[in-house]
Amino acid sequence: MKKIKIAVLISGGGSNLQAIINAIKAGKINGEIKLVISDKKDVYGLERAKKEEIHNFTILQSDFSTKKQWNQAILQVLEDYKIDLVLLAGFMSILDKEIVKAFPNAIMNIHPSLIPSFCGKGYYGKKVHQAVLEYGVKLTGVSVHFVDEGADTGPIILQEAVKVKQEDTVESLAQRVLKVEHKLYPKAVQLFTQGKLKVEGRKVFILE
Ligand SMILES: Nc1nc2c(c(=O)[nH]1)N[C@@H](CN(C=O)c1ccc(C(=O)N[C@@H](CCC(=O)O)C(=O)O)cc1)CN2
Ligand SMILES: NCC(=O)N[C@@H]1O[C@H](COP(=O)([O-])[O-])[C@@H](O)[C@H]1O
Repeated sequence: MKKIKIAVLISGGGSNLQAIINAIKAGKINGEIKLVISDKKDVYGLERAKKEEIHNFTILQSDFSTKKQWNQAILQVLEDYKIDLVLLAGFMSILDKEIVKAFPNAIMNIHPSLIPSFCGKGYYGKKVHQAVLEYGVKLTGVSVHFVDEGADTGPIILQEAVKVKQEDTVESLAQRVLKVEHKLYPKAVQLFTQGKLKVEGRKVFILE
């Protein structure tokens, strides 16, 4: 079966990128990461890509006059590489509608909370876990969703809950949530490559 062409967009350490790399190596995903794009310079995620000899680009918003031109630059690379599936993995910029429309239900994102809680503009990275601890919820978790024009508003593919412990710090909670992310994201990608994800409006049905 033809391997899907995957691009991964990062902004930092790339632990979710590594989880996808590892899952492909383990034969769990029928795909190939053709491209890694970072919107930040010198992040460790780029080192992970280089180690695997994956083509990688740093595309900085500061190099463009407008955010629209920056989005266009990203879209151009994705089209040049004939990408089938875009994975946002610790990616911290909101993509505009041009990119979203170019890849209908073919851009995924992973978010470290149970959407629709603790998500949207301003909720990223450790800020999410900080808000979770400050609110005092007993359950948080991980959400994998298709990307639409809003921030974390796209149809939800998979979710898994993570208990919040009384003694948790942002760091301890982040580490426990990351472990679930590294399991859930590859599972969502695998379902996509198997053609088992059917989107109807806001709902994602997983076909047996
Ligand atoms: N069109 C979309 N683009 C992106 C989505 C999405 O759902 N739709 N998800 C985000 C990832 N994300 C949460 O999962 C997220 C990332 C960043 C922000 C945010 O508020 N960012 C700040 C800037 C932060 C920075 O540049 O360091 C902002 O936009 O002011 C919220 C949610 C990826 N893209
Ligand atoms: N809103 C997006 C967001 O907060 N993404 C989060 O950034 C962290 C670092 O990812 P990484 O280790 O894969 O770079 C991960 O927890 C990911 O869920």
